[in-house]
Amino acid sequence: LCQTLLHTVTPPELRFALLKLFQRLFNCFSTYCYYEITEIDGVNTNELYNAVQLYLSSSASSTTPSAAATSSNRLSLTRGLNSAAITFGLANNDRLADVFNGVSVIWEHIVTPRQSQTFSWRPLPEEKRGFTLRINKRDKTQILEAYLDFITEKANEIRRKNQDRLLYTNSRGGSLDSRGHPWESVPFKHPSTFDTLAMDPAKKAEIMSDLRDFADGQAFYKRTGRAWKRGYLLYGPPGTGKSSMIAAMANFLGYDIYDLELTEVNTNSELRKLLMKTSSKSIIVIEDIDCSINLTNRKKSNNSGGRNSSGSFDGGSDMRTGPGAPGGPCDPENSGNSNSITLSGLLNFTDGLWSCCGSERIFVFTTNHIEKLDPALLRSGRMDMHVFMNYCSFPSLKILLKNYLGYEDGDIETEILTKLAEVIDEAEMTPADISEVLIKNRRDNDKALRELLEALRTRAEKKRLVNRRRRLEAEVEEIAEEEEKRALDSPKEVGGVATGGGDEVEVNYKKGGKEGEEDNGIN
Ligand SMILES: Nc1ncnc2c1ncn2[C@@H]1O[C@H](COP(=O)(O)OP(=O)(O)OP(=O)(O)O)[C@@H](O)[C@H]1O
Ligand SMILES: [Mg+2]
Repeated sequence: LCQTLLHTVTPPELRFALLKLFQRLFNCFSTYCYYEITEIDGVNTNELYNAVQLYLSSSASSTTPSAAATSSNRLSLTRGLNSAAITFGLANNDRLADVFNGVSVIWEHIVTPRQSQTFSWRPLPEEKRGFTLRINKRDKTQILEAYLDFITEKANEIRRKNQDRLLYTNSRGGSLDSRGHPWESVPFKHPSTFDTLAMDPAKKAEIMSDLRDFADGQAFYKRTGRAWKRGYLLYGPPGTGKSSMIAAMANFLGYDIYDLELTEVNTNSELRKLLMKTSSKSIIVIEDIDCSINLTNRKKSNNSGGRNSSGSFDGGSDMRTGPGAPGGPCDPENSGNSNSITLSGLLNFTDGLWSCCGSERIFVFTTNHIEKLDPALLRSGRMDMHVFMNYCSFPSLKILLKNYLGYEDGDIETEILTKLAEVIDEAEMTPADISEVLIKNRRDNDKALRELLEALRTRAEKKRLVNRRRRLEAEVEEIAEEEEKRALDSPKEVGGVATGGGDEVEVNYKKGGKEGEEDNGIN
């Protein structure tokens, strides 16, 4: 009203001065401070505007009583391209109250038409949008900074939740895309979650709380001077859920996955470049690490034997502390070999200084043969958690029965449950094998249970036979060794060359026979 009045009775200069004076007077007597957060700050997009919009949209759509009390009953709804969630927004010129650390504030969304005569290098939206934050003057110093930080963090979290996660791969073999990225991505839509994962519930809960602590642990990692990363080694027979666990982890934390194909990486410096191009809040996966590459062969230039013992690794750690000129001519890994990536290069990737270029990252290695890994990789502190994914146990079986056949606790007759419990450990069936049986019979629950019990019994019987044969073979071998030892201890008896040679042939023959039989037995 004042503005209109001024507009009609005064020349522009005087009008401007009066308006300023009036505003100052108003500010002096007002108990509030007002902050404007415009959508476009000069020519740049104001990140804070987007953050506030996301934050308020989550408050506005929340139904919990503790959330911001909205005075608005008109919300705008949007869903972005490829976005999984609907975003609620404040409609134009609407207000919303919020409470932060016990202090009440008011947000107002203001939209005004933009004057068309303003010149700009880039096209501006026709409307000028902004949020006005009203805080009581006495609360200003107490909360403003912390409140804006809180909003930014919350917005990032919402953004991550709403976006589809991505699965990256380096399958292009080192070549870059048009934007210079070595990683290729596809939307990650794996449905595996910790609910669907069949494993010991206590172990599952431990992993989940470990992941939660990791994700919430920024202050801890800062305080202790540690890089904000964590390593998991998942090991166990094929089909026990190692890959499913990685997908469950990503879904649980809302992280992207980088599936690193080591065989596509030629040098350690290429590996480093790949690491530098990964984003925070991601899981970097190397599957089947024992097969990917001969990781025990760390320094080919001065190592003629190929396989290097773990003992010499500590001597080789010079590559981590003083890599010289990585990628340069002195770099032994760049000796022209098509795949000269080394264990120390990999450890540098996960553990050394380079691993900290970015934060909040989880490294996951999987293997079927933990015994084949170099102890340097298993040393404590390298991989923070070693998770053994075992054959299906009874608690895991119950999870599969619930997921595949819809059985809750108490739905299955105790008699059948006892029978299943009796054979499940001995049968050593993987969750993958069991899910096969359940999927095949999922239209008939009774049949599924019957077939499962049958399959478990057959498997258990087979295992029993194999174990019995192994025991017998071990006994035979033991006897043969004893005989051989006795023959060596009493030289008089070994006097005849023919006798000694005969013994040896016999032992070798038995050993050879055993190996052949074992192959048949396992298959
Ligand atoms: N623990 C489990 N819980 C639920 N489903 C499982 C589990 N383990 C295996 N499965 C089922 O079996 C299939 C294969 O499992 P997955 O690929 O996770 O095994 P893996 O341990 O990674 O095997 P590999 O060592 O061969 O890579 C999955 O699609 C999943 O449906
Ligand atoms: Mg796998």
